[in-house]
Amino acid sequence: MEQAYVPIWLDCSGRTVIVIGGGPVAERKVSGLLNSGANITIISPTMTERLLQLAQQGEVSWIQRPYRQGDLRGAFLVYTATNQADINQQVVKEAKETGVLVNSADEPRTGDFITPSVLRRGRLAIAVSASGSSPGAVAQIKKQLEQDYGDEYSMYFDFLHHIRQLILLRIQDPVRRRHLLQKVLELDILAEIRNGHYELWSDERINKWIADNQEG
Ligand SMILES: C[C@@]1(CC(=O)O)c2cc3[nH]c(cc4nc(cc5[nH]c(cc(n2)[C@H]1CCC(=O)O)[C@@](C)(CC(=O)O)[C@@H]5CCC(=O)O)C(CC(=O)O)=C4CCC(=O)O)c(CCC(=O)O)c3CC(=O)O
Ligand SMILES: NC(=O)C1=CN([C@@H]2O[C@H](COP(=O)(O)OP(=O)(O)OC[C@H]3O[C@@H](n4cnc5c(N)ncnc54)[C@H](O)[C@@H]3O)[C@@H](O)[C@H]2O)C=CC1
Repeated sequence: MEQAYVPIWLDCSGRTVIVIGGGPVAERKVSGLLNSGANITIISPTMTERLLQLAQQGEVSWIQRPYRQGDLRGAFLVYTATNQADINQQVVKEAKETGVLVNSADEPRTGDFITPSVLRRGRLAIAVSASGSSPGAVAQIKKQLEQDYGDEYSMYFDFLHHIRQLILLRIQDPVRRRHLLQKVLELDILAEIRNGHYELWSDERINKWIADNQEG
């Protein structure tokens, strides 16, 4: 039986995330962490060009040396992606002892979590995983999804977020709330965004829409 992994969306803002190793695999893990608000620290003697750039821009901190026991202190999450199997094992061991969740790039089953392929369109994030069975196929599926879910979804979810906030603020009755939130999804805002006819709804327009759609 394959492992039934539990998908969760982690809030890493203000948390320390440590990445051991600085090769292309570490770079991919770091890419998924950017814009999360996490404090990202990379511990590795070498780094890729892109990681160096990120360090220069202050997006990540770099401790330029090999991993040492004790490095995981204070971490919320850890990724180990060195090309040394024994080092990755040591990192996993320290993480388990410290109680920090760990991802191992070369022996995923020894770690606590694996990294899905993620398609982002603003607030919308679609994560694809095959429980480790084929990372290549997972990347292919994400590529297919990129065709179906274009940049318009970013604006669409900004709209949905905004109108939902106002509905939650104005309408206390759960039945009326549910009715309105359902009605919002019947608006063809996506088509408007696609054909260039969408104009940002003001709070006044949203409030009027709420008033007009309260019944039936
Ligand atoms: C289990 C997992 C653990 C983890 O890393 O968390 C894992 C493990 C391993 N990957 C390996 C190889 C490759 N991985 C990729 C690509 C990605 N790998 C990613 C995730 C995961 N990879 C986790 C499970 C995903 C899931 O199902 O949920 C992605 C989705 C996300 C990311 O890395 O950020 C990212 C695509 C991102 C994107 O494009 O969207 C490619 C393709 C490429 O490089 O283009 C190859 C080469 C082709 C091939 O081998 O298939 C190897 C063998 C290493 C060796 O040969 O030694 C192992 C080790 C093993 O399987 O034991
Ligand atoms: N999970 C995944 O998606 C994939 C995992 N892999 C695995 O990930 C490993 C790393 O892959 P790449 O990034 O391509 O390797 P790489 O060889 O390009 O980079 C390895 C990095 O680890 C650093 N490193 C080496 N010893 C270290 C130590 N003691 N402490 C800290 N950092 C150390 C190196 O300086 C280098 O930056 C591979 O050996 C393979 O086992 C490979 C492909 C995909």
